[in-house]
Amino acid sequence: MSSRVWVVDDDRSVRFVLAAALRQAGHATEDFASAAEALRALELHGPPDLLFTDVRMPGDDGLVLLDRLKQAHPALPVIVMSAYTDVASTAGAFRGGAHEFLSKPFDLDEAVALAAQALGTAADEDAAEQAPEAGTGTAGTDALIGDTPAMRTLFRAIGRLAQAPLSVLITGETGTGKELVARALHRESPRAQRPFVALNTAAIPAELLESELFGHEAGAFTGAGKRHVGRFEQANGGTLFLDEIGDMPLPLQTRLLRVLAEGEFFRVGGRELIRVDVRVIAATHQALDTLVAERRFRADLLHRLDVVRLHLPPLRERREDVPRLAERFLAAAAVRFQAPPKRLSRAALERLLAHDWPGNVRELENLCWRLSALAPGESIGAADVDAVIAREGAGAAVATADGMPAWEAALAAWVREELAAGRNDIHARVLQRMEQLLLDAALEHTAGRQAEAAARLGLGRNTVARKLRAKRSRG
Ligand SMILES: Nc1ncnc2c1ncn2[C@@H]1O[C@H](COP(=O)(O)OP(=O)(O)OP(=O)(O)O)[C@@H](O)[C@H]1O
Repeated sequence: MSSRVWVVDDDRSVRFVLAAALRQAGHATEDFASAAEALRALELHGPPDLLFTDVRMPGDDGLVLLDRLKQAHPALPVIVMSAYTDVASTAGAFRGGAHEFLSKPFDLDEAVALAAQALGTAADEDAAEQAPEAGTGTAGTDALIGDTPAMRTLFRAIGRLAQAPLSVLITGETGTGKELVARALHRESPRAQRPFVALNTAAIPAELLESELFGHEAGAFTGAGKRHVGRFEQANGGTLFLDEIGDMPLPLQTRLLRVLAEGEFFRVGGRELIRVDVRVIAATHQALDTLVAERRFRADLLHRLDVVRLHLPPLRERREDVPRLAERFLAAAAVRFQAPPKRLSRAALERLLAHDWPGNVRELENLCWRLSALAPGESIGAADVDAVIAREGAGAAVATADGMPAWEAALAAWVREELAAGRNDIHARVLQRMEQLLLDAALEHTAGRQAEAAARLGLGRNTVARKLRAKRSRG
């Protein structure tokens, strides 16, 4: 028996082609130009077997329709279609109980295949759909930008996964947006009102990591003055984001695995058993499977963390996203600098599109900040981009064979020379010079704005003012 499939969309051409394709696949179709029309038909004829709906329509939008349908007919599969594939939209749809989210423009074969799949699984879907709750999705400044197929697929996955308390492993090169994805998963989840706690495993010395994660009691070890509540406890009820998980030392991996399995632990030096409810999201730029093969990462921990894997493609594989990302970053810089946003000339944009972006989105973001501060006019030219890229390259490309940045190697060589030459006061001279370089670079970057430079360096405003005064008095 053919299934009854309804298509709700205010765009006549979408209704026409989608209904035609579905009919060709053997379904009985009806189409409606608004949510109100569909709801009226629902009252008169009862529910169809499957419904496709657009989101943005005059009158009630598709998510309101979804909500009404799900209240009356929880088991009815609904496929939400939209030209706006951002995390807030996909998460809103899945939170409302959508079966699937279809990005417009879509491939008709894909839509028909989806219909077949939804109709096939509809019988298994029980009424225990998640209750719709207040939308927490925002298009704030930390919204993920991306319009390429890979990013749209990712947004759908985030929207769907945000509802499930599963462990997620986010992979991708440095600067591709892994932390932003973790934040989006949290923001769109039922845990959104509870804490999001991030810990970069690589940034914390191995010997402190355990107490950072699980906390410690006063006097647990030398230097443990007061009781310290660890990140796991801080994240209770919410999400713990473990960045660079591949850098976690093996003994700690064992402990983490146990805590994840049991949901409870003791603080370092503690006797009280602490129970927590934490969703763990881990991220890595390393190939964890290789680390497992090399016995540097526990296979069982990988399985525990890697229930679902989200991969972020490098920026060079989604260059189409460069213009919108650049526009966002230039706008953000303009707000910060309290100046009108600079615009990219066509030639400048071409330069950006041709660049390889080894540092991914973060590199683009830094570049836009530099361009905002350094490019002289309101329009950014190709030469401005070339100059900034050349400088970034000069700084980043040079490293010694063992990965030590060139400047560190040069500093070490210089210190050895000074020592060999019998000179003193090396520490004070280096610190003074370093400070000067930091201040100069930050002030250049912020076009002379001291408060901004202080914030970027992580220093207090008064500290920077004082250092500048001291520098001036030294001449
Ligand atoms: N799709 C995106 N849309 C908007 N901004 C983005 C996007 N991806 C990354 N960014 C921005 O780029 C910067 C780097 O992103 P993020 O810190 O999430 O990367 P990461 O992959 O976690 O990096 P690392 O591996 O170095 O920790 C951040 O400032 C983030 O806001």
